[in-house]
Amino acid sequence: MESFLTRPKRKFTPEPPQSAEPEESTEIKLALLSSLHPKLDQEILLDILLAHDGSVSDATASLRVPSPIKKGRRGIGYQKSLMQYAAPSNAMSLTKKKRKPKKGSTLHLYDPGDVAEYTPCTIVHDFLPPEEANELLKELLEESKSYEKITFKLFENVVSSPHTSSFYVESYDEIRRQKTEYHYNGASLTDVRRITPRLARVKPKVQDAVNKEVQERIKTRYSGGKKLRYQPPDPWIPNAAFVNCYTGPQQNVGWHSDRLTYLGPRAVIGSLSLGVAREFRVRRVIPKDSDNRATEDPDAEGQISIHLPHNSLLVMHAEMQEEWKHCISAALSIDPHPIAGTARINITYRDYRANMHPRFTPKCTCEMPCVLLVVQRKKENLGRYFWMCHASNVPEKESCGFFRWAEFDDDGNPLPSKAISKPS
Ligand SMILES: O=C(O)CCC(=O)C(=O)O
Ligand SMILES: [Fe+2]
Repeated sequence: MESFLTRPKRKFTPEPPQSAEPEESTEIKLALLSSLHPKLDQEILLDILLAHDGSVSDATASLRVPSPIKKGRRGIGYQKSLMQYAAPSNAMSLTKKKRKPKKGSTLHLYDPGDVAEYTPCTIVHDFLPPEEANELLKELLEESKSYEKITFKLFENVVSSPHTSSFYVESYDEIRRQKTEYHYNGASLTDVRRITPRLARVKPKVQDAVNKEVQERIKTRYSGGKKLRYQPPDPWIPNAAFVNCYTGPQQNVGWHSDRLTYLGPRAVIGSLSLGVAREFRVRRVIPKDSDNRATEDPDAEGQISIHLPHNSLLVMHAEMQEEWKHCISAALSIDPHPIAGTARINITYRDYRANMHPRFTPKCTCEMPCVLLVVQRKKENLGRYFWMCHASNVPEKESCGFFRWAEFDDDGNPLPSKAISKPS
């Protein structure tokens, strides 16, 4: 959740080595643009951003003139499965012949089989007994009345995230630790709450379901039926939850990957949706050679839209944060939910790993714990993790330019890092 608020690096930030990647990616610019123009659809904003050679300020300037909304676009709809388009006699051929979304297009997925087939996620519909889901939704709608938008500074403007959120942990001690020891975008969280009784009751169910889905994924999808490199072999135990609230169709979250700083490599996230159905869009990050401009269009492989109805559990698997981006796109229309009206609540349960506590991770020259990032775009060093000064992402803060490759064992445990290498 936290990483969509990262901002473009300012001019005086030292460049990381050539082998790492720059921070000002298109999705970050898109997230910023979307924060400034929350009423506009992300696809339209992406077009405008690309038309202005990736300049957020030029794109923003052009938006002072109202832009036409594309006609004939689809809102959230209902469709059972892509399998319905296959003839019964050769139903399997559809799954065997994987259909990729094309450049600029969106493949809409509703069926759990399709989601597992086309994306690094699995989905469980009707996850909780209906009454339990409704009670949890009511509890969190009440809680969300006091959630706040995260505000941040962009150029000379103060902008806010286009939705509200809060963070829940298991004890008062943990609240204190979160407020004093952990950092998000260079600041401490101010709104950290004790897990509510209903969130606590649902947690073991999410834990069991996620662990089952992870085992199934490894068995059926990963090469040799073995976990991925850097994926922890031990069970996933959620100990924190971000709760997001989207009060209306225009509230959204821009393209991002979730930060791995406290979750470690190959993080798995369990995401429970309640209330209004919304589209969770995903797209693979396409690595490029340094001279390959053709793949700079982030939409080159198209997008996949996973439709998240009330009471569905989405598992983001170990390949998701490193290799894919996701967002909740603004909707043109929604079907009101009988309890939530136009609102959607989303809970992302996360496993904050003890060995990724900031006391164990490198500090930069400004004496702040670093952020953990991964090379996603450049083919050179693709998938390598690195630590960077947190201030690279914080406006009004000067980065010390700290950079160090992060080393992990095969199970994702951090290894003592070697020499500090400052970019030249
Ligand atoms: O609302 C959602 O389903 C996703 C939210 C999200 O991506 C996040 O909290 O990181
Ligand atoms: Fe996220």
